[in-house]
Amino acid sequence: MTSDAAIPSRGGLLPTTPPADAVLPERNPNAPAPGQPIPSHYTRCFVCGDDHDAGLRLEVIAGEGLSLTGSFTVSEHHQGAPGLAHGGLLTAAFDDALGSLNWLLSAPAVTGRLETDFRRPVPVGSTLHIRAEVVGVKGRKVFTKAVGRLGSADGPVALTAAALFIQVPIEHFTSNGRPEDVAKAREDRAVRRSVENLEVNP
Ligand SMILES: CCCCCCCCCCCC(=O)SCCNC(=O)CCNC(=O)[C@H](O)C(C)(C)COP(=O)(O)OP(=O)(O)OC[C@H]1O[C@@H](n2cnc3c(N)ncnc32)[C@H](O)[C@@H]1OP(=O)(O)O
Repeated sequence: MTSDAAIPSRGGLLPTTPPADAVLPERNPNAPAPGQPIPSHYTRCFVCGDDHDAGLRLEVIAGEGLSLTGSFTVSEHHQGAPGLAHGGLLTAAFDDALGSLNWLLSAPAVTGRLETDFRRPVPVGSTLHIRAEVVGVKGRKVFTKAVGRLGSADGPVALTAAALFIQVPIEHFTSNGRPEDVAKAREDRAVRRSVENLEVNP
């Protein structure tokens, strides 16, 4: 099912494992081209926004097909144990990196389930390089997986992750978000650019 054997398989029949009749759709023609940045969906996003003093500032680049790469550097704000990244924040980074795959399908989606395997500690100051891909789509369900490597794109594996996203109408965000933030986001040029390219009626 996967196009990249470099991302270790988790095996088993977890809800993030695509069923046999899942498909791999074409990348949406409006999606960023391979090598181009996938912009932050929201400047106030803790993971990818730049309007956040302690945020992770994940940078994401579209890959071939339904894949992408992302990277961020662990700062002193991201500690759990002394000098080590907090596991929950690393999981947040994977949530966003895997979620960014949905821009390649140009369909809004939210995380239904996210699984993270921590394989190696991630020290403050290190850069985590993430590779993520869609491994199947069935109906509104988008199955994804990712690997995070330390120091470089072929560095030692620190984490692997898999997630199930559920495609939602844009009203999921506009109806459920705190109204003043939704109103501000409507004025955010990055959000507007992203939404313009979405298939908003899954
Ligand atoms: C302005 C633009 C900005 C765009 C901004 C983009 C931001 C991206 C940010 C990163 C991503 C996030 O953190 S998103 C934030 C964290 N996630 C959330 O807040 C989601 C909260 N949950 C929900 O709102 C809801 O539960 C949904 C939408 C996920 C599902 O509700 P629903 O729409 O009623 O659908 P439902 O019928 O229940 O489920 C559809 C199918 O998915 C399956 N399914 C649903 N949830 C799960 C689950 N947890 N584990 C397994 N399977 C599940 C069901 O079994 C079903 O399968 P079958 O019967 O069809 O087989």
